[in-house]
Amino acid sequence: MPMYSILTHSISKNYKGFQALKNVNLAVKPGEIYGFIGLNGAGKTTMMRMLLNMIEPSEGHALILGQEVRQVSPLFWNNVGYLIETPHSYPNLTVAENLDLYARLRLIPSSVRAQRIKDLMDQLALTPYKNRLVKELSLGNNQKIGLIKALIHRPKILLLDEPTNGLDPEGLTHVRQLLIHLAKDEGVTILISSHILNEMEKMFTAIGILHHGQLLRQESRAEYLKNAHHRLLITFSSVEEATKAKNIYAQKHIDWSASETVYQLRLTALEDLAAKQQLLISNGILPTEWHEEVENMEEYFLSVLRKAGKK
Ligand SMILES: Nc1ncnc2c1ncn2[C@@H]1O[C@H](COP(=O)(O)OP(=O)(O)OP(=O)(O)O)[C@@H](O)[C@H]1O
Repeated sequence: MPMYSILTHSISKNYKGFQALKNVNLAVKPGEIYGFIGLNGAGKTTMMRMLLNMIEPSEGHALILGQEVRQVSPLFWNNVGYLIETPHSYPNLTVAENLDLYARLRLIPSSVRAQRIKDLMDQLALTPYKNRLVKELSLGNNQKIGLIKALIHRPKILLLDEPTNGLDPEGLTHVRQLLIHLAKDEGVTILISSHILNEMEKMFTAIGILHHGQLLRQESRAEYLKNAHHRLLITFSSVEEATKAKNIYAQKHIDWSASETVYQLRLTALEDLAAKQQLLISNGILPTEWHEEVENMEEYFLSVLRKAGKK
């Protein structure tokens, strides 16, 4: 088994003089949930299309499961499932008819077809809609059909471009649980793009940040947690205690910010933390709680873009 399930070497893509991707080196390990994030127009869909050999790179090349995507046989694509943009279904057929048809096209044996469709519909809470015409479905339920189509043949690699579009909180949870199960228990490699970063944060094992066609960051969850900004949230028992603490920190030129409630302070630089804690204690201030926070993915993403903008 190759070390990387998805690997690209200096991929660039030009659209009539516009460079949509610039020397992108993606490296996605087996069983990873790789969050591929970037602003609108960053190049995420372009990259996924290239991985699926739907479009050609201007330069560079891509490998899936160690094989050049431009040279694989049609059968190879049974290893891959994808959901890119709005999925197409037959509007005048029911959900169950659409899925059955699709499973037949994927040559899934009749002995397992019905059970597999049922399991996936149950996992995504689509079963109550199985006899509804697709043209009557909501965006979220259409998206679930798209996901089932991507999964029905049990691929080793999943490429999902904004699969959570239009899903309600329950749908988001079902999709997340399913993807985590596939990656963790079945070893499926998942490349997923989404603008819902708090959702991504709950499942990613690695991230790639794409900006104007360039991969600014590519890191594991552990590296992300190390690189993300850490803060200390200090909670006091009264406004007076909090005000005293503010003054003490201000005199010592220690950065702080008041939080949502007047009882809390945030310290941004965590160096020399013990000394900062001792400073309050020696002044008779005993906070009720010291709590370390890590900036969330949205804050992290925006700070990476800001840093890139300053270069
Ligand atoms: N066929 C095309 N011809 C010309 N330009 C294109 C074509 N396809 C995409 N682009 C441009 O390439 C850039 C990258 O587009 P892409 O759809 O890959 O971005 P994205 O990161 O998926 O964005 P979003 O988050 O909005 O889906 C955009 O500026 C887009 O306008």
